[in-house]
Amino acid sequence: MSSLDSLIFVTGNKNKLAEVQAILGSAGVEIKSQAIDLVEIQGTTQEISADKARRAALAVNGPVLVEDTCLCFNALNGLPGPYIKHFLTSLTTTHLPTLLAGFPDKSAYALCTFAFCSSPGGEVLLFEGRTEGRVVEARGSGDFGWDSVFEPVEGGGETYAEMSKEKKNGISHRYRALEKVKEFLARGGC
Ligand SMILES: O=c1nc[nH]c2c1ncn2[C@H]1C[C@H](O)[C@@H](COP(=O)(O)OP(=O)(O)OP(=O)(O)O)O1
Ligand SMILES: [Mg+2]
Repeated sequence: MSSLDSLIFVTGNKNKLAEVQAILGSAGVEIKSQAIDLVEIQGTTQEISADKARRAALAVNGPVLVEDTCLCFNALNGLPGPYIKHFLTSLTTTHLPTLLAGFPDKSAYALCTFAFCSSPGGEVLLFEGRTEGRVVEARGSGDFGWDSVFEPVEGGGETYAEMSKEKKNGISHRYRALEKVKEFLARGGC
């Protein structure tokens, strides 16, 4: 594979983009962005993110990075998982914790899977990051998805929405996945 000068992070989500830019900073590779709402198949988050990367590489005709985010409830064997977006839309974030009303186990984890594809039809590489936590009644600003109902174990009792962006970006599922993306980019994308 030839060395990578730039790539496009394809997402329809402005908050994801802001966090990726803040966390990656200067990764030695120029990260541009393009807002395309890619079709998302059903399946595991690995299947979904890999498929998104293939579609994105076709759409931009070059190297791309995409990402799929899951919120997984242990009492529900990992659901809503990759379908969290639809649950949020239908239930609203405030009512999301009611899914666990009948379960004493409120533990959950946030899972982020970045997928890289070098060119249309090219091989896909995955980079995963996971942060453990629990689901709580909504606390903090509600401006990014389910941030207000997820209290990470290492958050000192704060939900993602209550903590500063710097703090979230130092412990988040996205940060952990991007550490692996960074290593890959530092090797020139090989
Ligand atoms: O750190 C996060 N903190 C709180 N909420 C989050 C986070 N990261 C994603 N989310 C939300 C956005 C969407 O409701 C769902 C993931 O769905 P997901 O398909 O991966 O994202 P999306 O459709 O918004 O953007 P994209 O165009 O990259 O697919 O969880
Ligand atoms: Mg999506």
